[in-house]
Amino acid sequence: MTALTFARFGGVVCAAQPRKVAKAKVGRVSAGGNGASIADLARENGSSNGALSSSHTESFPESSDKELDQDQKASVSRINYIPKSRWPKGIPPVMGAHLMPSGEVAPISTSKGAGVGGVPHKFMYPKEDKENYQVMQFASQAAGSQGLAMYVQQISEAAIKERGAFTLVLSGGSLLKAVGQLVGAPGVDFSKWHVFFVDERNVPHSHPDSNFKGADEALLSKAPIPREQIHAIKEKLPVAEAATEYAGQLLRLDETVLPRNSEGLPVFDAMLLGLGPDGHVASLFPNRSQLAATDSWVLPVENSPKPPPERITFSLPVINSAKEIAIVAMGEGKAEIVQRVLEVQSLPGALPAQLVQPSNGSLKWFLDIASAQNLSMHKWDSTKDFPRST
Ligand SMILES: O=C1O[C@H](COP(=O)(O)O)[C@@H](O)[C@H](O)[C@H]1O
Repeated sequence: MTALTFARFGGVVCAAQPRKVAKAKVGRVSAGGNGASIADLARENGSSNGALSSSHTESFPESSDKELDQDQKASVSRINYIPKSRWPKGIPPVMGAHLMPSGEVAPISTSKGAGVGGVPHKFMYPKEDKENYQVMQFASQAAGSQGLAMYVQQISEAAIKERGAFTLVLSGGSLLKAVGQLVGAPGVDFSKWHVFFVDERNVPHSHPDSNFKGADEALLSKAPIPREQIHAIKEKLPVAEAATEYAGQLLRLDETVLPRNSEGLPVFDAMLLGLGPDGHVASLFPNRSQLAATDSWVLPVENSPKPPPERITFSLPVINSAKEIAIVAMGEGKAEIVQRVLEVQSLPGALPAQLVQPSNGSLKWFLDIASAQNLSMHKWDSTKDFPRST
C-alpha cells in the first residue's frame, strides 16, 4: 500500500490523510506502471463526467497538517527500503540528468564555491518555520506525476474562476514527462491558459535541446491551448537580445492576464521548476552572477556549464514572485542533490535551488521515494540536527 505523504520544513513530519479509496488508486497506478493519466484516474474513481471525485480531490493537498497515522508512518519508513547508491565519479549520464537530448554530456559541478557576493537571500530551512513550504513524497514517479497534474489543475481552476486566465511557467528537462499527464485532464479550460518558459536554450524550436520542443511534444501540441498564448523565446537572436525580447513579451501582457505585485514584478499563477544535479533551477547555475541580478526579469546566460552554452532565464526575483512554485525532482538520480538542497546549509549561491523562496506565495517539492531516499525528514524539527552545515 502506498500513500501520499507530506512534510513541512521546520515542523513535525506531516501527512495528508488520503481516504482509503484515494490511497488504493495511487498505489494501484504506481504498481501498474506509468501509463495512467489523471483522466483515467478520474474515471476509475467513479466520476461519470470525468471530473475527479471528491474523495480523490480531498486527499490532495488540503489536510496536510495532520499527524501521521500508522499506515502513513509505515509508508514513510519505506524510503529506506531502497539501498543507497554510490557514484564515486558523479551521477552517471545514464541516469538521464546530465545527458542532453542532443547527445552531449553535461559536466557535473560539485563546487560548493565561494558564493556570489551580494545575494541577499539566506537558506534557513528546514529549521525555519515556513508554513507555506511543503515537501511531498510520492510512492512512485507515476504517482508524483499525477499529483503534479492535480496540483496544476487545481491552481488553473482557481485562477480561471478568479480572473479568467491561468499562467503556467514551465522548465525543461525531465520535468516535462510529468507535465504530459495534464493531457486530457478533466474539466481543465485550456483555452484560458497562457504558457511561459522559466528558461530556454538559445537554439531553434526544432532543436532536440529546445525546452519549447520538449514541452510541445509532451503537452502543448496535445492540449487545446491557443498557440498565440504559448509564449516562446524568439529564435535566431543573439542571446542578450533574446532575453530582452522575451521580457518584452511579458511586459506587453495585460495585467488581467499577468498581474504585477507591489514591486512591479509579474505574478505567475504556477511555476514548475526542475532541479539539476548541481542544484541549478531554471538556468540559474551555482555561483553565477545571474543569481544576484535584481534589475531584469529575463537574463541572458552566455557560458552555461551545462550545454547548450547560450540560454535565457527568469531572474530570482521573478521566480520568487510566483503564487505557487513547485520544484519537481523525481528518480534516484536526484537523491543526492535533493538531500543537499533540503538538508545542508550551503554558502549563498552554491545551490541555487535553496534561493527559491517565494516572497508571497507557496513552495511545494514533488519527490518520489527514490529521490527522497537520503532525507531524514523525521529529524527536521530537531534543532540539534538541523540546519546542517556540511
Ligand atoms: O538545463 C536544464 O536543466 C534543469 C534540470 O533538468 P533535468 O533534466 O536534470 O531534470 C531544467 O529544470 C531546466 O529547465 C533546464 O534548462
